[in-house]
Amino acid sequence: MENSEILNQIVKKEFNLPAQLISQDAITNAYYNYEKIEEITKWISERVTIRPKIGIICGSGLGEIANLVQNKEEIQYADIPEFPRSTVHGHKGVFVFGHLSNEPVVCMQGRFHPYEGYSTALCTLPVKVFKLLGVKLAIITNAAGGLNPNFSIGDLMVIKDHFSLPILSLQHPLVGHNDERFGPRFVPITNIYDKKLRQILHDCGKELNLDLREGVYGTISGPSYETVTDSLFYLRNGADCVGMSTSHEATVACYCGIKVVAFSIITDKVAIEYDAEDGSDHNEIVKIAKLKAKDAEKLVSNFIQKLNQNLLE
Ligand SMILES: O=P(O)(O)O[C@@H]1C[C@H](O)[C@@H](CO)O1
Ligand SMILES: Nc1nc2[nH]cnc2c(=O)[nH]1
Repeated sequence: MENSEILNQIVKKEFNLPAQLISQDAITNAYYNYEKIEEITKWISERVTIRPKIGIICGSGLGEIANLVQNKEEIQYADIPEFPRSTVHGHKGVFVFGHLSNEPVVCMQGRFHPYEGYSTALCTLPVKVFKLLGVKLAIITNAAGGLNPNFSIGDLMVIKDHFSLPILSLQHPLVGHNDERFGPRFVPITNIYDKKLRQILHDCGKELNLDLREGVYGTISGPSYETVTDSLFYLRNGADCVGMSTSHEATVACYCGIKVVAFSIITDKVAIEYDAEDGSDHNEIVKIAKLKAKDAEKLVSNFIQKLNQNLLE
């Protein structure tokens, strides 16, 4: 049977309506249902010995965080049946399993972004795979443009909250029928970026002499960067930086009962004056992120060392 025919049958079964009438996120969630994600997870688990408790998502240029992993076992996304591929520079497209600070982890060297053409639900498929692998904590990282005038290029910012216009306008990864085996229909996300975990990150920052900032991550869909008016809107509404990922991943992790801690590397200053020059360039963003990757590595490994075991249960 053709793939499109299979998809139509799934949508017909779930919604009793033609697929053309149903949103992309809902179709994705119908296709990648619990059983399908179980199959993907089983395929992965059969090829690695590590049973990770921590899932790390590496942002643009931050794949080197995986360099710290010991006893590495790698799986290319491209080899996993029905798994999306990474298409963005700075995202290799590899799962790296192993031990980091003696804890079993899986690192995603590469994430999926909605602007690559993947629905938000598809971008968060790996988080549901984390859940079925037994992951209890997600460490999410990204490269972001600094809005807060007090921020400098190269700063690390602990995310205390996000403000996502795409999510608020229904580019939402949990749209569609809900499967309670993953999580509840309506998800409270007031404390999505766990306060205790943020404090541990700050403690690590102090110990490592890293001057960590804290702030709100504003999400745009991309692939164009923001206009000055977009940026001013985000800034006036409490965002300290802007990027194109993280908030949908954190939302799905929270839904699945996975604790979340996240930080951004401020890779450029976002223009907030109408006559400013355009400063955003992806190659430059990846370059800056790579320059700061060592600090990100130290922060992640020190953070895992400091975790109280009961946070992983
Ligand atoms: O994957 P992240 O969020 O780190 O990547 C950032 C946001 C866009 O994907 C890209 C823009 O240059 O970098
Ligand atoms: N200006 C800007 N800089 C970034 N650096 C990483 N992501 C972004 C983004 O979305 N906007």
